[in-house]
Amino acid sequence: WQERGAAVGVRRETDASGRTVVRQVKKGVRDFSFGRILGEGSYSSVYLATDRQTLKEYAIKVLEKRHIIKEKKIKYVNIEKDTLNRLTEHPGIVRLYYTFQDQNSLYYVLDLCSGGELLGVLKKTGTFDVECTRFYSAQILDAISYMHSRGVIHRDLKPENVLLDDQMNIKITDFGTAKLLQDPREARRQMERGILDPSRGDEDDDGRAASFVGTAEYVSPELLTHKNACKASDLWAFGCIVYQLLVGRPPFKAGSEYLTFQKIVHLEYEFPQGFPLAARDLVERLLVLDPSRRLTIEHIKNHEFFDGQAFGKTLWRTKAPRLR
Ligand SMILES: NC(=O)c1nn(CC2CCNCC2)c2c1CCc1cnc(N=C3C=CCC=C3)nc1-2
Repeated sequence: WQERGAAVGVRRETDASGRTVVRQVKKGVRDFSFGRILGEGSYSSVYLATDRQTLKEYAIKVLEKRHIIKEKKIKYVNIEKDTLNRLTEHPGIVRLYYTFQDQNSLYYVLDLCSGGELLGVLKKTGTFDVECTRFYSAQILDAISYMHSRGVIHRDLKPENVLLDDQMNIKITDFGTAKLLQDPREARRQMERGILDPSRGDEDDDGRAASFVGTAEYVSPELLTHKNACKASDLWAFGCIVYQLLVGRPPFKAGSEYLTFQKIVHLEYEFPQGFPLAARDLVERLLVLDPSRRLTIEHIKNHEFFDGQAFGKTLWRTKAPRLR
């Protein structure tokens, strides 16, 4: 596992003559003091941590080498790292600052999102009003747009993976199951064909096809029927999230994963009384079984539901609306 990309950090200092000197610094586990656990996955734990020198707080994801090898997850680990190294310039994506390792573990030093999960806030308020739904959906869409422009498909978008920073802006996380388009030519071919060629990310460590399926309530019908993810699969999940912010629960939920999958492939969902009409039109044009017929990101940004909503830099400078 090569410490590529963010293996070193950069520190700006002022020398005796007052000039700014940029020094490359190599961080290690001893440079941080580790605090509480923020979350645990099947082969990683995420800790709150503080840089002993700068006192800046981070989230550090610790992956146990022995477990990764035993569970044949080396590909997933490298896909997450390559993905995070690709997605470095967007306020809506958790940023990777450093990576390093010791004898037993790999370490990713990431943005801390002190606001926790968007889902946690939604559970407290029950539902979001239209203004909050529009603002947070716009931020999620802006982040998806950047991801797709860099040839990354998340494949497991859900409110649990949408975190909130100290300004209550969103940051998308957990790219361990992302799919990377190898190059823009492939990305264009994928867009034209509406499906994704088998590229990196769907074989296990022995090269056997290991088709990944996301979280039941947000998985797209094409992943369930053809085993193929495409950029439009993230927009299906986006449609589920918009619905959930306004209703308080996802559109497709049943007593078991199998029954949830049945609801998805048969498009069995309903809008409760009073569901806002513009939002309903948007969700209906996203929850479309044929991925090639779903709204594209540009069409979504121009949809009536987002009338008056800024995207791009303005969106991230706007103060988040009070959640209610
Ligand atoms: N899997 C990850 O990469 C990851 N997991 N977490 C914690 C999870 C807790 C359960 N829901 C999904 C996230 C994080 C990250 C990235 C980096 C990251 C940055 N900040 C936080 N912050 C949290 C603060 C309070 C509660 C949970 C998370 N968490 C993470």
